[in-house]
Amino acid sequence: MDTFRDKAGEPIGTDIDNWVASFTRMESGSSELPPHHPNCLGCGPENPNGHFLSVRRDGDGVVAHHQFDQRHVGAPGIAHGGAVATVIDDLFGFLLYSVGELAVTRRLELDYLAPALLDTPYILRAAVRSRDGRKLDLKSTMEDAEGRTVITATALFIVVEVEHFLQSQRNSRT
Ligand SMILES: CCCCCCCCCCCCCC(=O)SCCNC(=O)CCNC(=O)[C@H](O)C(C)(C)COP(=O)(O)OP(=O)(O)OC[C@H]1O[C@@H](n2cnc3c(N)ncnc32)[C@H](O)[C@@H]1OP(=O)(O)O
Repeated sequence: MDTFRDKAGEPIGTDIDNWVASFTRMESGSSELPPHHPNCLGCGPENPNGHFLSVRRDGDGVVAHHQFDQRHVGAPGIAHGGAVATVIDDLFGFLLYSVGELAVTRRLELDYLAPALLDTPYILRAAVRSRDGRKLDLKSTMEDAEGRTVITATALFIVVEVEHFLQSQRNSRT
């Protein structure tokens, strides 16, 4: 496993070191993809306030089956738009296992074509549309069990170095 160093060549902090080192490019094999972090709001298995998103590879893209629940209510019976955006943003993050590089969301755009209902099964898909240098153009859809499209989304992710996360950790007040 590589040792990650900052731009000055110094060994990086243990938390980020372990976090980054836990990622490996996954070209093929097991279709089930690991969470980004145990406490990730989208997919972390240890975050009681999270979505517990479970994602697997699907051809060149990724797929997830998901239900929103009472923790995600916006209007009665309907998932909050921000909760839906959280899940889609996180789903996009799983594409990075195939890209094989770290990246972060620069722009996220959702079209809410119909209400995302609570306790209702949805299938979400995402794929990389194109890449231009550090810019990843991503797309996603969320469909109901009858195949009706409820959400379409696009995102611009920017490939970053480990230093991006080190800097953020240094600047964080937590
Ligand atoms: C190995 C596998 C790993 C897998 C797991 C990973 C874990 C990840 C977990 C994921 C969890 C889920 C995800 C999350 O929650 S990620 C967390 C939420 N996101 C962030 O915190 C990101 C905050 N933003 C930044 O830090 C900076 O802005 C970044 C680093 C993104 C870019 O700042 P930087 O200074 O470096 O870049 P730049 O400003 O020169 O811009 C770069 C390029 O982009 C072009 N541009 C900009 N805006 C737009 C626009 N709207 N339309 C079209 N183009 C646009 C721009 O012109 C330029 O193009 P070009 O001039 O180069 O051609």
